[in-house]
Amino acid sequence: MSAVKLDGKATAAKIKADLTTRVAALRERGITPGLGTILVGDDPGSQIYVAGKHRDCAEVGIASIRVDLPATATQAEVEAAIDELNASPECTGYIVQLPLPKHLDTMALLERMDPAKDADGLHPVNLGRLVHMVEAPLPCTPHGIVLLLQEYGVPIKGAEVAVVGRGITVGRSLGLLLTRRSENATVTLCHTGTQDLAAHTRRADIIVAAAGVPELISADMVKPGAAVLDVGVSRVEGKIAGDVSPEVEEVAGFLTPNPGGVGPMTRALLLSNVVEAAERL
Ligand SMILES: Nc1nc2c(c(=O)[nH]1)N[C@@H](CN(C=O)c1ccc(C(=O)N[C@@H](CCC(=O)O)C(=O)O)cc1)CN2
Repeated sequence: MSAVKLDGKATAAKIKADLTTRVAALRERGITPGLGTILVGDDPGSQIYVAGKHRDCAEVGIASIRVDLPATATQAEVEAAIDELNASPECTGYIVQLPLPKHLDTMALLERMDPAKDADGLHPVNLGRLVHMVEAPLPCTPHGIVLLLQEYGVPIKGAEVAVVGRGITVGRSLGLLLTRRSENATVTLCHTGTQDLAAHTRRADIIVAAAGVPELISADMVKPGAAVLDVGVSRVEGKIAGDVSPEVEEVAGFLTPNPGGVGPMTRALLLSNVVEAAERL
């Protein structure tokens, strides 16, 4: 039996269609939402993702402000770019593309952002709001994962979820999101220190693989019928290799393609945060 495809591209298209209508309504009120991106360096993946984000903006009518800095940019130069976007009336929301070059202090830069313009939901104030379970812009990939599961009717309430990877953009934030009262899942957050990963994944109704290790999740690690979301992106010989091995398709009940699964949802939910911030103006 083959798993049902959790089609992120198709679901993102529906979200973007709704956003297009909302952007048109904002423009009628004289408000043009504008997404700013700060990209430091020439990481090939980051270049692709940022270009995709601006293509999506054009598609739904959001204005684009792109700030590209060299890999040698200093902390003060990135801070100056942040200060400019904080002050710019054209920019209603923005992101700092991650990861940043190692010489930069990521936390200090995220903290410098205006939390009201944080389109990624990664500012400590907004993550703190998520911890407190009060309204905040949600981190894009975790939010996209929840909406994708809901779109395909995969039960979240009461589900055992194994999240593999504790990074802030996905694993750690997803754990917070899924354990809110509205989601009510039971989450095991697995990481490189986890003793017996397979014991946790085999118990899970939902597995989210976000470790960045190609084919980490093999078929024997998946409970038959489980939903498996592949967030991992490793570039092997120019092709995307996910964290989930292809034979998982024969065991899982639901599976995201990669590409075409979680990535497009991440981008759609970024636009959604920008529109929501503009609607609050
Ligand atoms: N500031 C942020 N940085 C990063 C985030 C984030 O949410 N905020 N997440 C990841 C990367 N990411 C977003 O920037 C991202 C990853 C993948 C995609 C995507 O559309 N993928 C396509 C394939 C594109 C390709 O590589 O050819 C797909 O899955 O179909 C978009 C955004 C790290 N950084």
